[in-house]
Amino acid sequence: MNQSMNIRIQSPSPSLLLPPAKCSSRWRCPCLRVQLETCASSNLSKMSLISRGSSAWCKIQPMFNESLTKMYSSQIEVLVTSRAQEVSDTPAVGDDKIGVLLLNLGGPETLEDVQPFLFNLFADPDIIRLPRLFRFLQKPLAKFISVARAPKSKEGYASIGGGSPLRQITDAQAEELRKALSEKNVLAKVYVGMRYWHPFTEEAIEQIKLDRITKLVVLPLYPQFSISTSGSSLRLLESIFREDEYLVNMQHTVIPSWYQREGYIKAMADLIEKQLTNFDRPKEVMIFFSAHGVPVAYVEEAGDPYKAEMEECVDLIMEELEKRRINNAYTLAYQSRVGPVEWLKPYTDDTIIELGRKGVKSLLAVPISFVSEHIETLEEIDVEYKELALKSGIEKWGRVPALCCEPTFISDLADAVIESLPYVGAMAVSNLEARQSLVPLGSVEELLAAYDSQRRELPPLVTVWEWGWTKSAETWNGRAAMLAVLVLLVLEVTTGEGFLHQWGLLPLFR
Ligand SMILES: C=CC1=C(C)c2cc3[nH]c(cc4nc(cc5[nH]c(cc1n2)c(C)c5CCC(=O)O)C(CCC(=O)O)=C4C)c(C)c3C=C
Ligand SMILES: [Fe+2]
Repeated sequence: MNQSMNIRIQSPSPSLLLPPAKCSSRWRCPCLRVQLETCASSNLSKMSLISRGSSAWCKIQPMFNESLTKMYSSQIEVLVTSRAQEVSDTPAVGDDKIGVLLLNLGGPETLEDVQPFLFNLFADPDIIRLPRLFRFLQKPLAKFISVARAPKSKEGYASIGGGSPLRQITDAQAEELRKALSEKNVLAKVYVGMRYWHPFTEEAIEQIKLDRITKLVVLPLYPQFSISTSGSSLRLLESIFREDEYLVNMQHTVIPSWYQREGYIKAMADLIEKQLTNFDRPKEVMIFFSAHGVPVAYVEEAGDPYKAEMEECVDLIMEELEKRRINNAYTLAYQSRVGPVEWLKPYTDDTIIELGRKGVKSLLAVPISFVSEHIETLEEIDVEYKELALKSGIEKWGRVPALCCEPTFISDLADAVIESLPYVGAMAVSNLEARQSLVPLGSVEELLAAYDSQRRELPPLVTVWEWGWTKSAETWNGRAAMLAVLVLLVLEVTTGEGFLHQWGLLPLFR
């Protein structure tokens, strides 16, 4: 029996793992991971058991008592095997019409698309989450920011050929995934639903309805989960599903993140291993993982698991490389910040300068939060960061390409879809009350209830005050400017007069 099957553990504490009285102990199993939590008084803080390939291993938090770890890990392994057997016996397909919905960000295809694309992005309450009182300003603010940012963004898109390659790459991935599924004897239609540009998620859903799909696997094309990416797309799906009788009754499940999958990790390690051979002294190359950032508040205030998943992902890739006797130094930093709020640190640009200062001479950049080439790999990394690195004393620069349609990767995505089929329409495996950092497999609604359920207000990011301000003053200047703009916007909207009307930016919808 292959351990990489989906493992489903629904019952709370199994008798083997009885916690002390009054303790809460809970199980969950997102896709290939089983996690056990017990309360602090039992001397166990948290234990995660991750199944990879045919073996299971334990990841233990620092507080964990070592002898107990040994005892529990062997017991869990037994338990996981027997539960895995249960699920694998569940009939998966039957006469159903299977659909796979790939969710992605979308990107402007021409320079004219840039401003409306940015408008869609900034109008998303998961990108700019305004205080309740100011929600009516979401669209005017999005218009304002998108118009202000468009010239800078257009320059970027112009330099990579006049548009984003995202649609083309995602379509190719969808087709390769369909073929891989078919080779594994699963006939499925694969749809692409973008969040901010064509083909929009709504269009994909219309097609899913026309095709009378009965079982849908929702697969965000982001390896790690973030409220701002997969979470935002799931919010949109939730609202579409809720309003439609056909969709309410259609069975579905979501694979919220898959950065821990063996196939994905191996595919990333393959790319890194190959690129290292381009350096004269491969062992001396610093492996530089660069992830798209998110504002710190997403992680610290709203409980976004993005940072935790990113760090775990990097650890898993490095472990895979170590198995191949590649023991290079490595680091993780965050790029592409927007606006005056604080984003996840360390920042990619600061880290490059620092590495140069420390005498690092060879650097291999590894984009890690996205599986297609896009503006931030083709322009930000390949042009801006390379230039910065060379200026900072780094002599040899390389970059790992995005996974795109790598066969190992696509085949693993197909396996992820197949493994999720028994869960389509089934109860979520998670304990919804649990505040867990890693996101479980489940339906859209269950997933959204499992994280960020309170939808806390987050500091809005506003880009228009970026010019030339010092970093230390940036946050407070930005907040003050934000307040001023909000006041102006309120006056503008209530009186119908003001600078936005004069510039023709308001009213928005003529
Ligand atoms: C995991 C990936 C991504 C996260 C997390 C993410 C968060 C995030 N992004 C913005 C603002 C912008 N993102 C833009 C482009 C863009 N973002 C991602 C991925 C993630 N974003 C991708 C793949 C792309 C490129 C798409 C393409 O066209 O190739 C842009 C537009 C480009 C620009 O003007 O710089 C903006 C703006 C925020 C605010 C955010 C988290 C809150
Ligand atoms: Fe982004």
